[in-house]
Amino acid sequence: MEQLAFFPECGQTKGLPIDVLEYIPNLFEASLGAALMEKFIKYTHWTQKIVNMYDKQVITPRLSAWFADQDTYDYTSIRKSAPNRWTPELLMIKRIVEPIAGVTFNSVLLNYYRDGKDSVAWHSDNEKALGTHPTIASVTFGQVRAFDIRNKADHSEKYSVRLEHGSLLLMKGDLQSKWEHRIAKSTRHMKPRNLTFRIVI
Ligand SMILES: O=C(O)CCC(=O)C(=O)O
Ligand SMILES: [Fe+2]
Repeated sequence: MEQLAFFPECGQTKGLPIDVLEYIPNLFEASLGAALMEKFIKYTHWTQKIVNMYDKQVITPRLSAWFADQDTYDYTSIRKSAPNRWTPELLMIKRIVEPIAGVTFNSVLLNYYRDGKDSVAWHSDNEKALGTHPTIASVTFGQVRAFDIRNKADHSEKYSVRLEHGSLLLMKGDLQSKWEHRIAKSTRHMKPRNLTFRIVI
Protein backbone atom coordinates (compact mmCIF):
# COMPACT_ATOMS: atom_id res chain seq x y z
CA MET A 1 0.00 0.00 0.00
CA GLU A 2 1.47 3.31 -1.01
CA GLN A 3 -0.57 5.30 1.44
CA LEU A 4 0.56 6.56 4.81
CA ALA A 5 -1.39 5.13 7.70
CA PHE A 6 -2.34 7.71 10.25
CA PHE A 7 -5.82 6.43 10.75
CA PRO A 8 -6.20 2.68 11.18
CA GLU A 9 -8.92 2.71 8.56
CA CYS A 10 -6.67 4.63 6.20
CA GLY A 11 -8.10 4.94 2.71
CA GLN A 12 -11.58 6.16 1.86
CA THR A 13 -13.12 6.00 5.31
CA LYS A 14 -16.74 5.01 5.70
CA GLY A 15 -19.28 7.65 6.58
CA LEU A 16 -17.45 10.54 4.94
CA PRO A 17 -19.70 13.59 5.42
CA ILE A 18 -20.80 14.13 1.83
CA ASP A 19 -22.48 17.42 2.61
CA VAL A 20 -18.99 18.95 3.04
CA LEU A 21 -16.74 16.73 0.87
CA GLU A 22 -17.27 15.30 -2.58
CA TYR A 23 -14.63 13.04 -4.14
CA ILE A 24 -14.54 12.36 -7.89
CA PRO A 25 -11.80 9.94 -9.00
CA ASN A 26 -10.38 9.79 -12.55
CA LEU A 27 -11.69 13.13 -13.71
CA PHE A 28 -8.47 13.57 -15.67
CA GLU A 29 -7.08 10.77 -17.78
CA ALA A 30 -3.82 9.44 -16.29
CA SER A 31 -1.48 10.36 -19.15
CA LEU A 32 -2.95 13.85 -19.51
CA GLY A 33 -2.53 14.34 -15.76
CA ALA A 34 1.07 13.19 -15.89
CA ALA A 35 1.88 15.55 -18.77
CA LEU A 36 0.22 18.48 -17.01
CA MET A 37 2.04 17.72 -13.79
CA GLU A 38 5.41 17.59 -15.51
CA LYS A 39 4.78 20.93 -17.15
CA PHE A 40 3.59 22.58 -13.94
CA ILE A 41 6.56 21.34 -11.96
CA LYS A 42 8.96 22.60 -14.57
CA TYR A 43 7.49 25.98 -15.50
CA THR A 44 5.80 27.26 -12.36
CA HIS A 45 7.53 29.96 -10.39
CA TRP A 46 7.37 28.14 -7.04
CA THR A 47 7.76 29.93 -3.74
CA GLN A 48 8.17 28.64 -0.22
CA LYS A 49 6.47 30.84 2.31
CA ILE A 50 7.70 31.79 5.75
CA VAL A 51 4.89 32.07 8.28
CA ASN A 52 4.82 33.26 11.88
CA MET A 53 3.82 30.51 14.26
CA TYR A 54 3.67 31.54 17.90
CA ASP A 55 7.10 33.13 18.49
CA LYS A 56 8.87 31.30 15.67
CA GLN A 57 9.21 31.79 11.95
CA VAL A 58 8.51 28.58 10.09
CA ILE A 59 9.13 27.69 6.46
CA THR A 60 6.06 25.98 5.00
CA PRO A 61 6.90 22.37 4.10
CA ARG A 62 5.72 22.55 0.46
CA LEU A 63 6.05 24.86 -2.52
CA SER A 64 3.20 26.97 -3.79
CA ALA A 65 2.16 29.42 -6.45
CA TRP A 66 -0.87 31.68 -6.64
CA PHE A 67 -2.74 32.45 -9.86
CA ALA A 68 -5.73 34.77 -10.17
CA ASP A 69 -7.73 37.13 -12.36
CA GLN A 70 -5.76 40.35 -12.41
CA ASP A 71 -8.55 42.88 -12.47
CA THR A 72 -10.92 41.87 -9.70
CA TYR A 73 -10.35 42.16 -5.99
CA ASP A 74 -7.31 42.99 -3.91
CA TYR A 75 -5.71 39.55 -3.75
CA THR A 76 -2.66 40.96 -2.10
CA SER A 77 -4.63 41.16 1.13
CA ILE A 78 -4.86 37.37 1.25
CA ARG A 79 -1.68 36.28 -0.47
CA LYS A 80 0.53 39.31 0.22
CA SER A 81 1.91 39.36 -3.31
CA ALA A 82 0.61 39.86 -6.83
CA PRO A 83 -0.86 36.71 -8.41
CA ASN A 84 0.64 34.96 -11.42
CA ARG A 85 -1.30 35.08 -14.68
CA TRP A 86 -3.47 32.14 -15.70
CA THR A 87 -1.83 29.69 -18.07
CA PRO A 88 -3.77 27.88 -20.87
CA GLU A 89 -3.41 24.61 -18.90
CA LEU A 90 -4.86 26.10 -15.74
CA LEU A 91 -7.75 27.64 -17.67
CA MET A 92 -8.46 24.28 -19.30
CA ILE A 93 -8.65 22.59 -15.88
CA LYS A 94 -10.76 25.41 -14.49
CA ARG A 95 -13.28 24.95 -17.34
CA ILE A 96 -13.55 21.23 -16.63
CA VAL A 97 -13.94 21.67 -12.88
CA GLU A 98 -16.38 24.60 -12.79
CA PRO A 99 -19.55 22.86 -14.07
CA ILE A 100 -19.01 20.08 -11.51
CA ALA A 101 -18.37 22.51 -8.67
CA GLY A 102 -21.26 24.72 -9.79
CA VAL A 103 -19.29 27.92 -9.26
CA THR A 104 -17.05 30.19 -11.30
CA PHE A 105 -13.57 30.40 -9.83
CA ASN A 106 -11.25 33.36 -10.06
CA SER A 107 -8.06 32.02 -8.55
CA VAL A 108 -6.06 28.91 -7.86
CA LEU A 109 -3.36 28.03 -5.37
CA LEU A 110 -0.97 25.39 -6.63
CA ASN A 111 0.68 23.27 -3.96
CA TYR A 112 3.66 21.14 -4.77
CA TYR A 113 4.54 18.34 -2.33
CA ARG A 114 8.02 17.24 -3.37
CA ASP A 115 8.06 14.07 -1.26
CA GLY A 116 6.53 12.51 1.85
CA LYS A 117 8.10 15.15 4.08
CA ASP A 118 6.08 17.91 2.44
CA SER A 119 2.71 18.44 4.05
CA VAL A 120 0.07 20.87 5.23
CA ALA A 121 -0.76 20.92 8.94
CA TRP A 122 -4.30 20.92 10.41
CA HIS A 123 -6.09 24.10 9.38
CA SER A 124 -9.28 25.56 7.92
CA ASP A 125 -9.34 27.86 4.95
CA ASN A 126 -11.55 30.35 6.69
CA GLU A 127 -9.95 33.62 5.69
CA LYS A 128 -12.60 36.32 5.36
CA ALA A 129 -11.81 36.85 1.69
CA LEU A 130 -13.02 33.35 0.89
CA GLY A 131 -16.53 34.00 2.22
CA THR A 132 -18.42 32.02 4.85
CA HIS A 133 -19.03 28.78 2.96
CA PRO A 134 -16.40 28.69 0.24
CA THR A 135 -16.33 26.00 -2.43
CA ILE A 136 -12.73 24.91 -2.93
CA ALA A 137 -11.84 22.50 -5.72
CA SER A 138 -8.71 20.46 -5.30
CA VAL A 139 -7.30 18.54 -8.27
CA THR A 140 -4.53 16.04 -7.59
CA PHE A 141 -1.81 14.88 -9.93
CA GLY A 142 0.97 12.53 -8.86
CA GLN A 143 1.47 10.67 -5.61
CA VAL A 144 -1.64 9.55 -3.79
CA ARG A 145 -1.80 11.21 -0.37
CA ALA A 146 -4.28 11.06 2.49
CA PHE A 147 -6.51 14.07 2.98
CA ASP A 148 -7.64 13.96 6.61
CA ILE A 149 -10.46 15.91 8.20
CA ARG A 150 -11.41 16.21 11.86
CA ASN A 151 -14.37 17.84 13.54
CA LYS A 152 -13.34 21.05 15.34
CA ALA A 153 -15.76 20.32 18.19
CA ASP A 154 -14.67 16.71 18.61
CA HIS A 155 -11.26 15.74 17.27
CA SER A 156 -12.07 12.06 17.62
CA GLU A 157 -14.50 12.40 14.71
CA LYS A 158 -12.21 12.12 11.73
CA TYR A 159 -12.18 10.83 8.18
CA SER A 160 -9.63 10.30 5.48
CA VAL A 161 -9.84 10.42 1.69
CA ARG A 162 -7.18 9.01 -0.61
CA LEU A 163 -6.50 11.70 -3.17
CA GLU A 164 -5.57 9.82 -6.32
CA HIS A 165 -3.90 10.92 -9.53
CA GLY A 166 -6.42 12.76 -11.72
CA SER A 167 -9.03 13.14 -8.99
CA LEU A 168 -11.13 16.09 -7.90
CA LEU A 169 -12.07 16.86 -4.30
CA LEU A 170 -14.73 19.46 -3.60
CA MET A 171 -14.73 21.11 -0.19
CA LYS A 172 -17.97 22.92 0.49
CA GLY A 173 -20.68 23.86 2.97
CA ASP A 174 -19.48 23.76 6.58
CA LEU A 175 -16.13 22.13 5.79
CA GLN A 176 -14.13 25.25 6.63
CA SER A 177 -16.26 26.43 9.56
CA LYS A 178 -16.81 23.10 11.36
CA TRP A 179 -13.85 20.96 10.24
CA GLU A 180 -10.08 21.12 9.92
CA HIS A 181 -8.09 19.36 7.23
CA ARG A 182 -4.49 18.39 6.50
CA ILE A 183 -2.14 16.41 4.30
CA ALA A 184 0.03 14.56 6.83
CA LYS A 185 3.72 13.86 6.46
CA SER A 186 4.78 10.33 5.70
CA THR A 187 7.98 8.52 6.58
CA ARG A 188 7.51 6.38 3.50
CA HIS A 189 9.27 7.24 0.31
CA MET A 190 6.85 9.26 -1.79
CA LYS A 191 6.94 10.65 -5.28
CA PRO A 192 6.00 14.26 -5.93
CA ARG A 193 2.38 15.21 -5.74
CA ASN A 194 1.62 18.39 -7.36
CA LEU A 195 -1.02 20.72 -7.83
CA THR A 196 -3.78 21.08 -5.52
CA PHE A 197 -5.81 23.30 -7.73
CA ARG A 198 -7.28 24.88 -4.82
CA ILE A 199 -9.53 27.20 -6.61
CA VAL A 200 -11.35 29.74 -4.53
CA ILE A 201 -14.21 32.04 -5.38
O1 LIG B 1 -3.03 19.67 -0.92
C1 LIG B 1 -4.20 19.57 -0.59
O2 LIG B 1 -4.94 18.71 -1.07
C2 LIG B 1 -4.77 20.50 0.44
C3 LIG B 1 -4.09 21.81 0.49
C4 LIG B 1 -4.73 22.76 1.44
O3 LIG B 1 -5.46 22.37 2.28
C5 LIG B 1 -4.50 24.19 1.35
O4 LIG B 1 -3.65 24.61 0.55
O5 LIG B 1 -5.17 24.94 2.04
FE1 LIG C 1 -6.66 23.96 3.06
